[in-house]
Formats: sequence, C-alpha cells, structure tokens
Amino acid sequence: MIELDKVCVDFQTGRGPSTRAVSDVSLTIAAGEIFGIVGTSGAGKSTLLRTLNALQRPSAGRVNVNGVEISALDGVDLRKARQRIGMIFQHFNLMHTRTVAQNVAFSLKAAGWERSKIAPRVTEILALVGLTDKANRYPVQLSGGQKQRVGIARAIANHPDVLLCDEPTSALDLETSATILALLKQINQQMGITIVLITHEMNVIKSICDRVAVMSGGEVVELGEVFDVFAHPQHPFTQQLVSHTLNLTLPERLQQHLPGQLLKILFIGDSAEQPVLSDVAIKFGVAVNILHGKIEYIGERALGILVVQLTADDPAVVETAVEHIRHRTAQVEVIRG
Ligand SMILES: Nc1ncnc2c1ncn2[C@@H]1O[C@H](COP(=O)(O)OP(=O)(O)OP(=O)(O)O)[C@@H](O)[C@H]1O
Repeated sequence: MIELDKVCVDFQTGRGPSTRAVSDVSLTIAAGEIFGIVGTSGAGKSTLLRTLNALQRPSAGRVNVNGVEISALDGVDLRKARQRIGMIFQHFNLMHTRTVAQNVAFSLKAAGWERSKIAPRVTEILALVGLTDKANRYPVQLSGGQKQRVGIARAIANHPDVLLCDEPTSALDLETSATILALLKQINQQMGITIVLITHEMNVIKSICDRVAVMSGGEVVELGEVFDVFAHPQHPFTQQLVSHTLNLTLPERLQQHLPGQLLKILFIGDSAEQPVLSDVAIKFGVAVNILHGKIEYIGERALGILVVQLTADDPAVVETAVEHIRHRTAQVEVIRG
C-alpha cells in the first residue's frame, strides 16, 4: 500500500553543502497497519512523513501510495491523490475563526463534496470522535485533547485510506495522550485506515503501533514488529531508547556495592510462566535477590523484565546458575559479573 524506495531528501541551506535529512530509506507499509517512526529531534522523521503526501519531494528515490507514484505527481493529479491521505499535527493546525463543525465541513468542501451531504457527514464524524456537543464551539474554547479530536475528524471525514500523524500527542498530557491514541486505534480498526505515526516517544509506539522504524541521522537503523524491537533491540540507538523507556536502571551505589552477579533477565511467553528463579535457588543453592522488575504488555503479549542479584560462596556455582537461567529465559544480560 505504501512503498518507499531508496528515498533521500537533501536541503540546500545558503551556499554551503546540502544537509541530507533522509538517507536512502526503503520501507513497505501494509494496508491497515499502524506503523510508527521513532527517533530523536532532527532524525528526519517529519521530512520522511511529509514525502508520503508529497508535501516534501524526495531528492532521489520514489514514494508509492495506493499504487500511485505520489512523488512524481503534481497539479490536479496530486490534489486528487492527497484527498486519499489525511494528516494530523502536533499543534492541531485548526482554523481559529471557524467553529468545530465548520473546520470539518471545510475539508469536505475542499474535497468537492455535494453541499447536501456535508452536514450529515460532519454530524456523523463528530459523533465518532466524541465531539457532538462541541460542534458550535471555536477552537479557542477547547482543551488540547478536544482540539486534536477536531484535527482527527477533519482528517478522516473524506474517508482517506491513509492517516499521517505528526507527533499527534506531543502537546498533550499523559492521560489525554492515551485517549487520543485509543481513538486512533479505534479508527484504524473500525475504518481500516492505515496509520503512519511519527513520535520521539517509545511509549507511543508501544501503545498502538504494529511495526516500527527507528530513525537516526536520516537513516532507518532498525525495523520490525514492536514487540520484537522491545524484546531484542539490535542497534545501539534502539537499545538506548528501549532501555530508557523500560527504565530499569539501578542506582549506581547499589550496582557497585552488591556482591555476586547482577543480571537483567527477559521473560517472554512460556519462560514467564516457569519458576526459573526458584528452581536455580533450589538446584544450585544460590541466593536470588530480586532488585527490580516489571511486566510490559505490548499488544496482547507480555514482556517480563527482572533485575536480580545471584550470590553463593563459590563464584563457579553462580556461573553455572547463570547459564541455567540463560537456557530457560529469552535473554540474560550480565549487568555486573
Ligand atoms: N526546510 C528545511 N530546510 C533546511 N533544513 C531542514 C528543513 N527541514 C528539515 N531540515 C533539517 O533536516 C533534518 C531533519 O529534520 P526533521 O524535521 O525531519 O527531523 P525530525 O526527526 O522530524 O525532528 P523533530 O522531531 O525535531 O521535528 C534536520 O537536520 C533539520 O534541520
């Protein structure tokens, strides 16, 4: 449904050398998927997202949406192709002199809807985003979350196939963010709209995306199912993002002064249901001290993480116990041996 083939974007600033904002990105995004692009500021996320509706032209490479090479279109053809692609923004981009209903109606007028069909569609779509009672309010009278709901209503009113989301929750508090992400998920499931979302927060990726591309320095450095990226991040930048999100750092003081081995253990699926730690305690006579732990739910799947300290009189016994744990869990990282 969406295909990027070796997309590069260069910006020429002044007379100096150009900046490469997006470097050789190739991706395929399936119809109906919620696809996340994560990276720090300046990674090239916005620039890449904007190539999907040709707000930004690639300097090299091709962008195909619904079988049409959007990066090669202009004029009427481009306007038509863009009508199949909605977009929402971090700061909502609403028209402040128009009411909520007028903001949504405006997008339908622009898409060439018959006058008589606009009002019923506005009513329907405002009900879907939970804003029926705010139809005649102006944006200034709304909370951030309500403004983003207007943005979403406006973006999906014309039945697009794709919804592009540019940091949709970055200006919102945690609770409101969660309700907006839940609304996006609901829209994806009910209407089958493909969602491409950019964010700098792994938590946003974790809560609604199916797959994720990690961007750094204009490149996609990692790509995969969200669960797999969280469970086995490969690239050092992804490892840093995931570890920061899971927040399992122990105070330095504790790390330095504890005897024995400190392990971070990952439990996935079956391994989460087996009494691995009590088994090693009994079998090898090691003392197991749990220092930190949590279970993250990503989609329907659980990812358990524990930080434990293993001690015994004989260090060789601890080594054997660590090997035993390694064979029965998804991953063991020795934080300090
Ligand atoms: N119009 C432009 N002219 C020149 N350079 C630009 C332009 N737009 C973006 N850049 C540069 O391209 C790089 C990528 O920017 P981009 O906005 O895509 O990153 P981002 O990952 O979306 O970051 P942020 O989250 O801060 O928006 C940056 O170095 C930026 O300075």
